[in-house]
Amino acid sequence: MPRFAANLSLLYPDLSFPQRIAAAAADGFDGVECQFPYDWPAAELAARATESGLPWVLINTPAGDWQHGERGLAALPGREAEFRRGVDTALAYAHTLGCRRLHVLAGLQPPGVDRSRCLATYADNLAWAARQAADAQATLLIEPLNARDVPGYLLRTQAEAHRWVQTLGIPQLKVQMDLYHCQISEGDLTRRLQHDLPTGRVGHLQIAGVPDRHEPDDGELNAPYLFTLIDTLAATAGQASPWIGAEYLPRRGTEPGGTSAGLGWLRAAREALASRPVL
Ligand SMILES: O=C(O)C(=O)[C@H](O)CO
Ligand SMILES: [Mg+2]
Repeated sequence: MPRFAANLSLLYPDLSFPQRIAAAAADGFDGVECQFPYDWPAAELAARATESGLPWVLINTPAGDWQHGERGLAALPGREAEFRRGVDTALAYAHTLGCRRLHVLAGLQPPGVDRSRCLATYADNLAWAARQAADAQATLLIEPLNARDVPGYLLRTQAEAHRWVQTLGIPQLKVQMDLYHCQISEGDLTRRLQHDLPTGRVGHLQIAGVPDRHEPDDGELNAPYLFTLIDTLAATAGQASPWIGAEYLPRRGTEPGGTSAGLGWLRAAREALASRPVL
């Protein structure tokens, strides 16, 4: 059965970041993930998760100057030293948190720089970072992002991401398949999941409603159907229960209790999964 992780960078915006861990536990999530934990001491975040009984499932490596629009460094020529320092920082956090998945963002193609130069940098940096992750018994993930939200991002489709994983051939490098981005960029989610999940190259999944990136309970995605499909595909392939990160902007925003009030989709998912036929 899939396990659900609360993405604490987006959920529970009415609470301080460390308080969000206990809120996720109280709401029945199985784990926590986030985009950037670096404003808080790793030891505190680890202690809060232990108190709440939830594992840390995923963090991103530092992604450059986020406030000024940067979206990762892995494919940016000339930023290699900063990228590698960021991976070291992320690995230190991951070690303290007991977290085994690191998402590394590629970045936006800089004006005046050839795409081919960016991709050569990406190849070198990914290979280096995946080896560091392997030494730390962690998995490095790459995630295609949609062009509406992140114009100019250097990794766009699932097929491209899978080609990187195959080309670099490092078992600790995998794809982070965010169904929200995939639906916007490519659609055809059933066929993509049927094609990609059995390969074993998908190391993490995420979801949000489409088109507005709110709770996955209306709009274009049929979440209970997708969860059951993922569950069936993973079980048929003999894979461990996949993690699915809930990475969305709660519809009720910062209204106190707004995230918890929007979790009907999680209860519905558990019911749909519990009632599906055992394979
Ligand atoms: O935007 C997403 O979907 C992500 O997962 C990244 O971590 C942040 O851009
Ligand atoms: Mg995502």
